[in-house]
Amino acid sequence: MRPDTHPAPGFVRRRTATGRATSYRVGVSILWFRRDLRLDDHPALVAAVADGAPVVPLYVLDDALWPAASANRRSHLARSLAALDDATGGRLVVRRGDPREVVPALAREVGASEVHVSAGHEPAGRRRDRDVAARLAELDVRLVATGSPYAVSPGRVRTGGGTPYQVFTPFRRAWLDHGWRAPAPRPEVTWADVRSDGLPAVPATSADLPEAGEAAALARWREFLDDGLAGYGEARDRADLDGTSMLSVHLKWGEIHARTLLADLAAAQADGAPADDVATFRSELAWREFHADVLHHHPEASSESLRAVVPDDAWADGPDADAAFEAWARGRTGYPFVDAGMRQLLATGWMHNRVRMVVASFLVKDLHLPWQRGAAHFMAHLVDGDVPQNQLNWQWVAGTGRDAAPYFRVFNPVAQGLRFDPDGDYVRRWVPELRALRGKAVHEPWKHRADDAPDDLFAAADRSVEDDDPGPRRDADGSPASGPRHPDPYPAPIVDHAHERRVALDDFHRARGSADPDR
Ligand SMILES: Cc1cc2nc3c(=O)[nH]c(=O)nc-3n(C[C@H](O)[C@H](O)[C@H](O)COP(=O)(O)OP(=O)(O)OC[C@H]3O[C@@H](n4cnc5c(N)ncnc54)[C@H](O)[C@@H]3O)c2cc1C
Repeated sequence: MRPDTHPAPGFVRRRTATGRATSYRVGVSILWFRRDLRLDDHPALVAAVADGAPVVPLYVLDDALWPAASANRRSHLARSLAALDDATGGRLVVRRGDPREVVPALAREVGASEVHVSAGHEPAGRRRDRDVAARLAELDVRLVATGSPYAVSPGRVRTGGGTPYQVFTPFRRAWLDHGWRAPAPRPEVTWADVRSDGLPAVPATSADLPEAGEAAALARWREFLDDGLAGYGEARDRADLDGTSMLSVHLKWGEIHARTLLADLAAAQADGAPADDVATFRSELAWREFHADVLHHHPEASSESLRAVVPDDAWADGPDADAAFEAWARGRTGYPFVDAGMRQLLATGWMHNRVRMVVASFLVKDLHLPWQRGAAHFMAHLVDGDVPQNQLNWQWVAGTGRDAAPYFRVFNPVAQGLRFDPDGDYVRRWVPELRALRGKAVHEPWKHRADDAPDDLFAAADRSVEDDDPGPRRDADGSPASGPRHPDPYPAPIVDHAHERRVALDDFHRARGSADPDR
């Protein structure tokens, strides 16, 4: 027997005008999942069950977005939806089509009075939600937004004068002062049983992708709290170490919420985790929130530079520019740290943050290609590809963002490699042609080649690959197999960094009508 105070699922207890307690039937509500594929710390889920109503867990595979998303992101999403389906006892309702049609149709079908969501903040998501809300209103159904993918909703943190922050450091200070809610408790939910179009198939991809879903996110986070947080401040910049949390993909899909991370960080610090490391990690989360805030106020930043830094004629185009872009995208620029990063991206759908900065700087300032081209390539491969983070980090590197690295800060791809991959392990891991080179030499293979032995680097590299991989390398008579295992030898640098840096700085000063003071 249910105790008197707990109405049956689908019923809510209210007092009548005469004071008598009675149960009313409530309609089902819909929880429309988007970038919040979890059940823990989910304020919109709490709101959806508030009246004890059964909840229809809905995911809409948007016809306009699903085919356009990269295979890596579709793979992650498909696996995350499968995990969410498990977590809801197989009740996840997947419907295909335009949410503007699908959501109102489902609301009518199940007799829902409310559709709950976590607020969307990206430009396209906001437009979609406005349209869906208007159509639902025609059916007398409310679209209720509770919470967002951020600890503090974009647009909330303002200066004393009520204007948005333009610069990260004061934003972070105000964000910390603003604070955030405690994680939402996980409610008891009665999932409604409604027809689904079925989970999407997991598309094939050549990349080795991380596990998807809320349980994987929580497991990864706990592992990082135990083994990665202490020392994070030092290790996070080292490309050769596994020194970061690898949570970006889980945050992107909302498999874990930033609020949970912030609460756990505070608890870890109270338990003795180093305050500096905690502060550094919190600061990285603040960057994520800052970028979402900037995009909230400047939706155009997803495709347009927020400020011009060089004259329009500074950008390369035509066949040579296309060839340079291809070399960059395939990891064949002849700059090992850049190439390692681009190959890590192709192989895993992820790239270390330090290397993202270096390859982005290389595209914009060494190859003189617009950041949007690089950002599109990243979005096509990153499993954590996220419009505010990707576009605004690109704008940061390109010097076109609100609070960006100055344009004249040009990353030196060799010096960065030597500093953040000091023994060359990262390069050797992703650029097998260079495995024969020891230590730092991998960062300057052309120099090594000219300076001293082995004078035939590529023969040496081939031998090393043979050592690492005992696959069939010989013909039946024992002679070397025809065709090299790596058909393309490692390329010579496609540009001279020192020269291209000067060109970039000249362009920068040309735009200002000023002479380069270093000239
Ligand atoms: C050119 C470029 C493109 C990028 N594109 C994306 C993207 O599409 N999606 C994305 O999530 N991140 C992007 N980043 C930011 C950053 O590289 C990744 O968030 C980070 O590498 C993810 O690894 P992690 O989770 O192990 O990071 P950790 O070091 O463990 O950091 C913890 C969390 O803090 C946040 N964070 C860390 N660094 C940044 C940063 N620079 N900006 C914003 N948030 C940050 C992330 O949510 C990250 O998961 C980009 C950076 C650059 C320079």
